[in-house]
Amino acid sequence: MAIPWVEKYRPKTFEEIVNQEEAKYTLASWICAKFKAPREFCTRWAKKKDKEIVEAKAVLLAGPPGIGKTTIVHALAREIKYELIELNASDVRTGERIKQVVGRGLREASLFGYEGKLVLFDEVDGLHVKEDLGGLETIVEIIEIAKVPVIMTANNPYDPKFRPLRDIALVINLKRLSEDDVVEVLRRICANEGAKCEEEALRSIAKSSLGDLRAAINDLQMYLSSGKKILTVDDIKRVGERNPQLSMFEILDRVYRARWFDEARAISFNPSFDWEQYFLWALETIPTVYKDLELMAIAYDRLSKADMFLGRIKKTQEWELLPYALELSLGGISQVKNKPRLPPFIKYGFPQRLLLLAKSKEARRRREALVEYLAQNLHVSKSFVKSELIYVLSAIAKKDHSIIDRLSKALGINALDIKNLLL
Ligand SMILES: Nc1ncnc2c1ncn2[C@@H]1O[C@H](COP(=O)(O)OP(=O)(O)OP(=O)(O)O)[C@@H](O)[C@H]1O
Repeated sequence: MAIPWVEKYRPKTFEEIVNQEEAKYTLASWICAKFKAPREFCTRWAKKKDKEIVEAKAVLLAGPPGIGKTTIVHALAREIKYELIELNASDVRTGERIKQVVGRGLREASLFGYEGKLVLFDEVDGLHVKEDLGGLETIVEIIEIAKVPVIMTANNPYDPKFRPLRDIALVINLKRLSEDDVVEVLRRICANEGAKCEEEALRSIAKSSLGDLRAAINDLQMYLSSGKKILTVDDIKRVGERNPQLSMFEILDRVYRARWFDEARAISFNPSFDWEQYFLWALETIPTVYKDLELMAIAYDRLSKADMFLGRIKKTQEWELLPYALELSLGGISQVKNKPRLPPFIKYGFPQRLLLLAKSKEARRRREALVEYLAQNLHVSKSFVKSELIYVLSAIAKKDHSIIDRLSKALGINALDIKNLLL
């Protein structure tokens, strides 16, 4: 597989990072004031002497996706010859784990040729503070005692829960890149790839990227895939036309009728593809398409494997597993051995599960309100009400209907609601 251009063209030096001069000056001034760094680098970049910069304990780089936050730290480490110890939100879910990784990184001797170590907590706003057993506190603790530079990045660190990080670190805001900045980088890449790219085409890519250079570079690579050496504005329009909004019926039809694995897999690139919805539809349409039990079993087996990946993603936020789930649920159910010729028209039914959820929405809402009311008034958790109390009350109510009225009076809730819930 071709190397992604976002990696191939990731700037290696401070100089190559486009239009983030202020951020580069501030970051370099902080590093040069507090840590060992090459003289030439400091002379070129460390232009600021503000107290708040030179005394900061750590740095938090903030700004929208794809504008160079991670890149600037990688380039800095290379410029000052520091070894990078990098953690992202999925590594740093628990305080314990953070301490393990950072501690091990700091204890081990640096590889030959490095002057020191630099800790990067990438995308700290990906931390779900409540569930993150101590993640945030541990980062603050590490910053307090660290003798090495600690840098964090975040798309949106302004949520009140990240206040401890903002308080302890110097926040450096990176700018959203302009359309011209993005076009400039794309033009350089075209030249380097030996491709002739129309200015208008590059502008159109830049416009839809909304300043996210990563997205723009990825789009350019897609347009110039399979060795194409010319990019015109018509190519861009054509791809837009090739990717119309599809209904779920059309998506399913394309998946089941795909002739190759890749053809089915590629449907996930359509802008209207919603994998969670698709999954529900796939679950119920397999028997409509495959009448043969053996084929049905194969398709369900693949879908169940995809479901295992999805379960794991939901639990651990390991989003890098999503491609496996998609391959199994698209290519996997489309390409079964000895697939029969499909009839020209297949009637895909609306998933019963969605219908049921829609029908029972009101009942579920009432039940939820009642559970909440019971939990609050009886000073127990909602899960206790759902998992235990309701069964006890229901068993009593089956023998003695008067409990419904008594509960209704005591709690001030309609007797019918209580009856529906318990019986
Ligand atoms: N200012 C920039 N100058 C040059 N290239 C850039 C710049 N910003 C981003 N890029 C390109 O975009 C890619 C993604 O950048 P980077 O990973 O640094 O984004 P980010 O701001 O950290 O985004 P996220 O918050 O999504 O991680 C880089 O590999 C690089 O190719």
